[in-house]
Amino acid sequence: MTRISLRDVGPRDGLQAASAFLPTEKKIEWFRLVAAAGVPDIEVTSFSSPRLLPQFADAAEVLPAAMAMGGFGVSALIPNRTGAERGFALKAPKLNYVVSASNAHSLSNVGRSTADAVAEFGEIVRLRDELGATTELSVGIATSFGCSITGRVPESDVLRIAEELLSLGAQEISLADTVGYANPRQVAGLVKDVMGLAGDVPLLCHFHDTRGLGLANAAAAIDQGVTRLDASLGGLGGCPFAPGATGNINLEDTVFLVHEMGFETGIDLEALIDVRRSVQSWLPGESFTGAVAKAGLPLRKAA
Ligand SMILES: CC(C)(COP(=O)([O-])OP(=O)([O-])OC[C@H]1O[C@@H](n2cnc3c(N)ncnc32)[C@H](O)[C@@H]1OP(=O)([O-])[O-])[C@@H](O)C(=O)NCCC(=O)NCCSC(=O)C[C@@](C)(O)CC(=O)[O-]
Repeated sequence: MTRISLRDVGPRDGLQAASAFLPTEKKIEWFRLVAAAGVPDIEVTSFSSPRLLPQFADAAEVLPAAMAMGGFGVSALIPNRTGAERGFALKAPKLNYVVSASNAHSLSNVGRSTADAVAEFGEIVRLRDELGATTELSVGIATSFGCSITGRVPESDVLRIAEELLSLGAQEISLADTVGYANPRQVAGLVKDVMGLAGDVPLLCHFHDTRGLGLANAAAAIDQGVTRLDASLGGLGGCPFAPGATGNINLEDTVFLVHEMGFETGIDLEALIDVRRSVQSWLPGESFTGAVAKAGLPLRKAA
């Protein structure tokens, strides 16, 4: 059976929008619990500016703790070269760099143009190679399906950016719907075209459920052959530098979708729903989404 690999981005995308600091030991407990439920990958932190995102002031403690736990793939977000340097110094196995297809979102998010952000990825690849580091470098193309500052983002822009990043050495491309503008037909078209460019380089999809189409978009991506998806425990998330951004597709509902479509994830959904209850109790100020946790699993009668 084909496996769809799901990554919990809650500890990064979810927490970057959270109003209170989640203590480091709780973050580590989160990893332990979701990994025990079978989640194969976790984006554990962000090497961003602690002034802008104080939630990740403990990134230098969180990443090594996650790496020492083992049993799941560890990655962290980097917004710039300084973030990459911090990740390389800690021997991060995988770093996720962000480039926004929308120039306006790029300026708001990382304080530099899309073209400069693409060029900086080339510097990061060179630095990694000079250091002899083995860190895998992935790039997420934010606002791939539209931007809440400028509106439509032409598909040709996303394809050109993907081509540039691939030629600079991206080892994974992620298409991100930062503000929930995508629809399933758009997803199918862009995924097909980016896969055509990427060849053997894997494609990941990262959807937000801002307008209720997140799971439909995930299904469309899977139908095109995507086997890597981001989702967030309890549907937490949202880029603080994109107006109107809200949570990622909910991890528990995504597991349900993937299993119902006949794929495996290696995740025990009931155990994951228990984990969600624990994490929710640590973040009383946050609103958790998700249909399966509320409705329960369907009754399975013997044939
Ligand atoms: C990009 C910066 C850092 C530029 O921030 P800046 O202030 O322009 O940086 P700077 O280069 O001018 O440096 C200013 C100071 O910050 C320090 N600095 C500089 N960089 C770092 C760093 N990485 N880590 C720690 N410190 C840093 C730097 O060393 C310096 O320190 P000083 O000399 O004053 O003491 C800032 O704008 C930033 O952190 N932005 C946050 C971006 C972000 O994390 N956004 C959310 C994630 S993206 C997202 O959510 C989308 C995604 C991925 O989920 C997919 C989707 O849905 O679309």
